[in-house]
Amino acid sequence: MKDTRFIRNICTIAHIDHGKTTFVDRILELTKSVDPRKMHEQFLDQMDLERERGITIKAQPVKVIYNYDGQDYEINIIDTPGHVDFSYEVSRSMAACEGAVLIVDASQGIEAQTVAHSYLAIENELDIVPVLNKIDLPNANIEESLQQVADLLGVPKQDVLKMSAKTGEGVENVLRAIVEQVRPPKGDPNKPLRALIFDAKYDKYRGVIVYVRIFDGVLKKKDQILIMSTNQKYEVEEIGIFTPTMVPTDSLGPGEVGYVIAGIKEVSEAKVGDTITNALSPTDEPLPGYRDVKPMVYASVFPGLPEYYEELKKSLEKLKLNDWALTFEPTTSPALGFGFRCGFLGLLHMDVVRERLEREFEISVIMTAPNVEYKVLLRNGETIIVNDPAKFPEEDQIEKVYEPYVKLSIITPTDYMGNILTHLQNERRATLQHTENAGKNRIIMYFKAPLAEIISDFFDKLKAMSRGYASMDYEMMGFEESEIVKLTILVNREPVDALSTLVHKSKAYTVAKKLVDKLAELIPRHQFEIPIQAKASGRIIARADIKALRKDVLAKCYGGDVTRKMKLLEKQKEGKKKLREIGQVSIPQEAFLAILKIGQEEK
Ligand SMILES: Nc1nc2c(ncn2[C@@H]2O[C@H](COP(=O)(O)OP(=O)(O)OP(=O)(O)O)[C@@H](O)[C@H]2O)c(=O)[nH]1
Repeated sequence: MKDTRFIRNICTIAHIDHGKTTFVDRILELTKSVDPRKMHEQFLDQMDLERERGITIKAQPVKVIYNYDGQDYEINIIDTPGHVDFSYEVSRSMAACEGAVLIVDASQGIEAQTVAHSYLAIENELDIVPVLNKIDLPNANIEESLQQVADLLGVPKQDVLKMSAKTGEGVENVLRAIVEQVRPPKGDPNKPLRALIFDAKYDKYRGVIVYVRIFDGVLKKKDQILIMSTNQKYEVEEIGIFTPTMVPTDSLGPGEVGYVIAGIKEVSEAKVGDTITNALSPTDEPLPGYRDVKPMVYASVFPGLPEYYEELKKSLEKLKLNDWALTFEPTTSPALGFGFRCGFLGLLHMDVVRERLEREFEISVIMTAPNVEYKVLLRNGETIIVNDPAKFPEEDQIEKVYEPYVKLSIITPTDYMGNILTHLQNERRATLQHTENAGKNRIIMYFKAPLAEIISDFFDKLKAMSRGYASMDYEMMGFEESEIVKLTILVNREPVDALSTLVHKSKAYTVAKKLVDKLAELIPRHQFEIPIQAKASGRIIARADIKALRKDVLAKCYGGDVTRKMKLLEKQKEGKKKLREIGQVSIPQEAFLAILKIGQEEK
């Protein structure tokens, strides 16, 4: 077992794109932890999607050995995701560490997640090593950024290190600072086992691989273990460490970070934040902080064609093996048939799931507009939770509706403050709570806002309003009473449930108008006229008509060239594949996607 004095457990925290992954890459090189022939950029971002989008979705731990003045130190680094949807993983990673390297892009300065994650690190009592990255960039604003970081943490400016993760300059100083400034882990090998699950991933061949940090006790092969929140027992088949490839070991002791394979079938059996103990001599004190994460955003997913339902089901089940936050249950829609109602952590998470379905499982899907979850108090005194517009009760049954609110923090140069404030107050039903200074000409604004307004395209809007300089973060506050109405779309007088959406009363007209206009544009002409209507509170509040088709498409080619005619028929066949018949009207997939967009723009 490793002497804990020579162990350091740290996580990397930063705003998205400030350079965590690149930093870890340099450390792997510097400590010669990866065969240089195998070293490729961003070694840790393993999923294709991660590499393409340049974002980290799953936290990947790695152990390196660093020789500091003749003594070998084991440094466990947990690379954490920076995006707001995945912040729960960041806080779990922190619970597995004693220290954090805070990375700030010198050309950007501190941003919303820098602040949010720094506060989290302080709450978790981590020793923070602050580092200014990208000092090689010509537009690096070194002095100003140093000051911002110093102010944020309340430390002298000189304590903030400078590096370029790209060129490698200053990276070794950061390693030295980790050894010097981060306290070694504590823990008693003779106490009952307490290991924190900070991540888990599903492997086709091995089943679930659980990432753990040992706090007390020793974990060995063949041990009987117990996962405390589920009370499930398993036998350990293999344990090991990350180098970053997985290497088996005999035991893991206090302070160590590694993996466990124990015949666990799904990642949802080994939830992040849970405690593993020994089944024969269990601890009676689980590690603090476990909480069940609930989805924030819901949408229905239907197969592109009805016959792919089983395939969609299987693919979702496979995704779920590796994505503990994804929830789904069967649903039916009169318009789209059988599908699934899914819960996501946020829009990025939803997008990632859709892309993975299409890319890894090669199935095309129709996804309905995202919704948050509402609490509805019915006239009969019952309270129900609704996350699907199709299941929203009729207005005459409703006593009150409550919607989720978040505390939204935005950090921006003061120049854009006015616009952001006006937009949030006028368009997003938000109220300003208070503001704080965040360095020269920068400010943090705290708002109370409905989650539904924030999960929409707000992030893009914020970037556009601030030329990319403002950033945001949010956390749940609770439910508040609100006036929510259901907007039903009728195509050729038939309600299409998959197009219906829930909106705040004040926005019903604008959203309705945009929706019907857009649909009228996207649904092709038919032999008959098609009215598209939007209904709310029992009344039609917007309408657009699609004129009847005057001529048969083929009429144009009558007597003409045969191949051209064939081509046209071929094309029509192809087009048909992409259409969904509803009533007598064919609705193309783009129409559903457009709803998604408009729903987002206007909510
Ligand atoms: N010029 C310069 N570019 C850098 C430096 N460090 C990182 N980058 C670049 O900045 C971009 C983002 O770096 P990543 O390492 O992917 O950032 P990240 O913080 O891991 O991003 P997420 O995992 O998505 O949160 C990449 O294009 C890197 O090549 C640096 O020191 N100098």
